[in-house]
Amino acid sequence: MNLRLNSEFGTLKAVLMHRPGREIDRLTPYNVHEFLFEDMPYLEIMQREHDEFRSLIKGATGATVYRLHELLIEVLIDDALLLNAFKIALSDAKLQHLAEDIIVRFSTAECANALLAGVKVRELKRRMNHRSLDEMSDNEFVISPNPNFYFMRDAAAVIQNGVISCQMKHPARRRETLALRMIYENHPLFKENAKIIYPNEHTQQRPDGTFPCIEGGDIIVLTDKALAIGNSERTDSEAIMEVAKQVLKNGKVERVYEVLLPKKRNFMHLDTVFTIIDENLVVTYPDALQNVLETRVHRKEGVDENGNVILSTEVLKESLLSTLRNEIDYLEIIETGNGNPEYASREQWFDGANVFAIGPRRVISYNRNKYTNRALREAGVEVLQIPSSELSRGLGGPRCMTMALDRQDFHWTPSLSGRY
Ligand SMILES: NC(=[NH2+])NCCC[C@H](N)C(=O)O
Repeated sequence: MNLRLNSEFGTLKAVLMHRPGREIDRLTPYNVHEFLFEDMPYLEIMQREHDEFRSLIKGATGATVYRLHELLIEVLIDDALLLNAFKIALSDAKLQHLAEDIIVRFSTAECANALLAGVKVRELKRRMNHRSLDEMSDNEFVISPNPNFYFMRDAAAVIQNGVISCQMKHPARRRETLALRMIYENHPLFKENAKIIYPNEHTQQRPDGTFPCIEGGDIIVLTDKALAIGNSERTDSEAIMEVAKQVLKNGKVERVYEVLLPKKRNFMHLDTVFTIIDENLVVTYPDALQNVLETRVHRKEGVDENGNVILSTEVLKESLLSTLRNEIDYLEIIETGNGNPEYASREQWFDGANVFAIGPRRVISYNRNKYTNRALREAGVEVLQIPSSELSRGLGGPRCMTMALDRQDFHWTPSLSGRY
């Protein structure tokens, strides 16, 4: 697999997804917010909705849909990887020393489930005894769950020249990155081609050992020559600059836009604000076009004596709309809510702008976003709908739930490339 993408809408060839599982049933009214949910989804319905999404992708494109759970089992067969994954997962509860005792008792599939859905003290006590467990309450997590894993977009991103291994802002999502990285680096399907461009040997670690944060939802391949990254609640400027240096290195990508988003929940990621669904077509939340008034453009100025890219940065004090129009000529904008302000905000909240492009002007969208879907159809877009009453409760949409791995290389129309 190529693991490089020159567009967000070339016909889809391969995608990675995660069918929500038992980790969702770990949510309670007391922990939903800590786990970045708005509510507790009804798992069985959610799974049905997700199954429909997956079948639709396969049926409409013939693309291969890889399942995280299966890939995880395939890499955990390696004892050293398994042990390491458990030591890390147990470290929050300071129980790393139990890792070996646990994995000898569990099948590989149980290990994968434990890493995804977490393990409580009382569940582990059924399988083994240990002094450290007696000191804890039965309801505590020995391994915490990953209920956001179905938002496959965020923990890694494939862009023009490689893979970004994302560094998540919230502790509740940090283990997602480790699991994905383990898959990219070790699974035979990926390991030959996964060129991880961030973090790299130049990335400065913070005193607590973490790297500057960047999340996949903030990363959008705008054109073959331009990448947009949101500087958001979740993504730090330092990470954007580091990614920019790597992406601009070989000269094929010429501009990295750092889009300054308001640090608010409904602007959580750049892809909650807009997505691009053809060379000259974006769908966006109209308020964002007014609220985003500064964008930085990073370009390659030269290289230093060690071969590292030196960036030049231009600050654009203009709306996101003007920036996009300057990058893409004859750009058409579709607004969430189809011009109605109440529906614009309601539908943006439920990720109306977060459609998943399976081909140029072919998207998968939540059925609840009626007005946005109508606007898309009026613009000649093929809109395939999926049910959304439970999937939407985690505050993410179809794009968030997919990590595109491979698309047909897109042939760009020269007359549409803008002034930049
Ligand atoms: N790409 C996205 N917009 N992802 C949405 C992620 C939602 C998730 N509950 C979080 O807060 O992290």
